Amino acid sequence: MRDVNKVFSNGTLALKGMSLDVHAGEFISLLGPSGCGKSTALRIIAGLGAPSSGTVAWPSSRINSKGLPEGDVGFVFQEPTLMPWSTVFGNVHLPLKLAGVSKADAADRVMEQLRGVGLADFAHAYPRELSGGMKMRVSIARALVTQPKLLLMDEPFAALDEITRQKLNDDVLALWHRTRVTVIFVTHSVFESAYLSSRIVVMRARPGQVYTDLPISQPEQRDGTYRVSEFYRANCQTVSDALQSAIQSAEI
Ligand SMILES: Nc1ncnc2c1ncn2[C@@H]1O[C@H](COP(=O)(O)OP(=O)(O)OP(=O)(O)O)[C@@H](O)[C@H]1O
Repeated sequence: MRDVNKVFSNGTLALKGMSLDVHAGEFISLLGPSGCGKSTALRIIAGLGAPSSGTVAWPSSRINSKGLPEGDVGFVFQEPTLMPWSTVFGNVHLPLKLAGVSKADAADRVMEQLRGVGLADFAHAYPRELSGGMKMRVSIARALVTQPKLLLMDEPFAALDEITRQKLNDDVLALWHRTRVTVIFVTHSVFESAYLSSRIVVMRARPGQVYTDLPISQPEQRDGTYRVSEFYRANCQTVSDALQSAIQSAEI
């Protein structure tokens, strides 16, 4: 993103001069107070909203008519947004169906993603039969079924209980290690961002912009032991200090 400004039709300046370079294989968290423009930035990257000025540039040669790399972006929203009338298989098949791939031809890819999120045995279940965490796993499988290079996640676990959230954090890390997909993850949580990220972009509000960009050094193996380690505590402290300072810097 280069010098991106976003002004909504009601006059709200949601982003001011936001620039961000994202490198292949990174796990970036966008962290900041409510209203600092995290979701707006993510939606602009996804092509779900246009910048008022500035540019979003892609290295890919497969740019479509909307200026986005074809099939290279997956999006996971805070709500799982599953079709209640369709099975788990049908929901994960959807992006391929929209791309014209039949159920039979898509079966292997759908099942591979369901195995990846531990839901292969639930392919024929309906969303109403699943827990909140399982629904979110289906949503992640659906985002990955087109094998995107970039996975955008907008507070995907905010509505889940702490235990499920920690489990899904571990699952997303395992998935990131396995696929090496580039992830941009929006969160309000210092602890979640410090656990997951290779880099944390702290944003400030009024106007929404990047406040600071923190590389996070992480052990390869992150688990329950890491969660109670001094290393993790120190990372949380660094991130928390940066967030506090971003909040204090906001123009009142
Ligand atoms: N469609 C819209 N029309 C007008 N204003 C909007 C619109 N969407 C967002 N905004 C405003 O733009 C600013 C940034 O909103 P955004 O949702 O991107 O922030 P956020 O950091 O993701 O917030 P939260 O953490 O609470 O989800 C806010 O002031 C919000 O009220």
